[in-house]
Amino acid sequence: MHHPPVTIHDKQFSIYLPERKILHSVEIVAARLSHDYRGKRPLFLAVLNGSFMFAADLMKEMSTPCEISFIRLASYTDMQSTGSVKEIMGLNEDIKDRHVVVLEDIVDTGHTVAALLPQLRQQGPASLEVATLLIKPESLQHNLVIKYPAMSIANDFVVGYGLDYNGLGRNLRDIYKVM
Ligand SMILES: O=P(O)(O)OC[C@H]1O[C@H](OP(=O)(O)OP(=O)(O)O)[C@H](O)[C@@H]1O
Ligand SMILES: Nc1nc2[nH]cnc2c(=O)[nH]1
Repeated sequence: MHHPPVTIHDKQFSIYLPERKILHSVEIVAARLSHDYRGKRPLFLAVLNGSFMFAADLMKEMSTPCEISFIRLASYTDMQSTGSVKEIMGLNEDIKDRHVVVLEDIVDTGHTVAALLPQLRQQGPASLEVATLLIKPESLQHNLVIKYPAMSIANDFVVGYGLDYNGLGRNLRDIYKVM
């Protein structure tokens, strides 16, 4: 299939990961999760907005009973310090003693997952792991164990399949990288 470059806002993007390759890697992660969480009724926590498409396709491939809920991180600057604090919003489930799997579209610097995991761990889940569609190993700035990465990519800015550039591009079926 031919994938011409796309223009989003001021930038041009070229095809990087076609849909069939994405869906194949999602199937593989779903098979691993289905195996590892059989009989454990895992609770997926998908981090909005970017993960919605990955979460939907992953759920369709799960062959063991599982639940899903959507959370997001509110980012605000703590006036007392220079660091930015990211608080979880929308977590209505009691995750105590649950097998929790965080779903991300991308782990880039790792700041988001590094902020999220301690807050979830505090609530006493039986286990806590991360599944991500994409990871940029060269960009990672935290010592994180990402047990279920679907694909590793170079340090390029990507859009599509849920990922946006200033709000646009999430609807693309394929993933593109900036030219
Ligand atoms: O590893 P990091 O460097 O923290 O980057 C990864 C995060 O960045 C994106 O979220 P964004 O804040 O753009 O929100 P969105 O999902 O609503 O697009 C993405 O969905 C991850 O959550
Ligand atoms: N769209 C998009 N969002 C990101 N958030 C962190 N890294 C990326 C990226 O490469 N693309």
